[in-house]
Amino acid sequence: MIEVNHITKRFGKVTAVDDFTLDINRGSVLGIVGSNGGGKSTLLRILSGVFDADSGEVKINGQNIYNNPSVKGECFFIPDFPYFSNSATLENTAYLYRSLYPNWNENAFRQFCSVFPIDPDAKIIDMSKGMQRQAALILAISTCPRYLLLDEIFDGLDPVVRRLVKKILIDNVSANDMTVVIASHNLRELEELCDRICLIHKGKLLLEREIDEIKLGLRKVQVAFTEVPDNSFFEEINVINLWRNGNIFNLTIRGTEDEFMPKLEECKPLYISAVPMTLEEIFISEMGAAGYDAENII
Ligand SMILES: Nc1ncnc2c1ncn2[C@@H]1O[C@H](COP(=O)(O)OP(=O)(O)OP(=O)(O)O)[C@@H](O)[C@H]1O
Repeated sequence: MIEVNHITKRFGKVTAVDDFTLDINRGSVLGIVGSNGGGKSTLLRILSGVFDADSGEVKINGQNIYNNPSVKGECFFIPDFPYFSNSATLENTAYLYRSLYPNWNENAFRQFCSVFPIDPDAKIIDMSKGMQRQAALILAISTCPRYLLLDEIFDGLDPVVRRLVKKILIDNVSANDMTVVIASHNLRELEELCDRICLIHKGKLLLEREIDEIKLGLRKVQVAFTEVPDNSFFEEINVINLWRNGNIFNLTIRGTEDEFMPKLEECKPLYISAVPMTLEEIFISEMGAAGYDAENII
């Protein structure tokens, strides 16, 4: 388990992470989303022990991560721009990692080299951005980390490789109880992968929810009334966002269809349709309900 307790990190006048508290359960996949400069990369660097927080602490399995080689050995962090030396190839880096990482899995490494479309003997720095990310991920997962921290891992990956990466991550979470934390702007990828999502803005944790809880909790409803009900009706059926065009209402409703549909039907609408919301729409609604202009945050 990763316990993040009231961490704050400043760079000069900028507070990159501001009194951030969060627990990340073992064997779970947490997505971190937020605005540019929101503090995602800084948070990941603190979680992986690259940076020390100015205040607060990060504990992994009950031990402080910073300056703690035994705990750091259980984590693998892939930054948004993975670093490789001029001569590094997958093969010669694997040779190094075999002696550095006690849980190195040679079979997994060979298998990844055969399924990812990159040459294990080619210099990694000569590869494209997406190929460098693939190389970083092959090496990371072959070390069998208990905690895998990924910054914008999907950036630059083509759709086929994205699907492959998601499958490998999911397989490792279920087979090896690996914990994954991913910072990304790509809500669609996170939606398929994560158990929980947290939203960070100006260094603060604004929202943290289970994906299933988020998705089950909200519905997007379009309804055309013959006679428009008064405002108290919308409060009664738990509308958190309302956009009106004449007699047609687009509503975001908190609750299940069993709860709100009978009440809407009582108004004898001309037309009614309830559709599931994408994660992006849900976040925008939740943020709006919390008083933030989410269009500028996500
Ligand atoms: N090494 C550093 N030195 C000075 N300021 C920094 C440093 N790293 C981050 N910052 C500042 O901290 C804030 C948070 O940056 P961070 O990279 O964590 O955001 P982010 O959410 O990952 O952004 P993005 O989505 O654009 O990648 C920004 O204002 C950034 O300029």
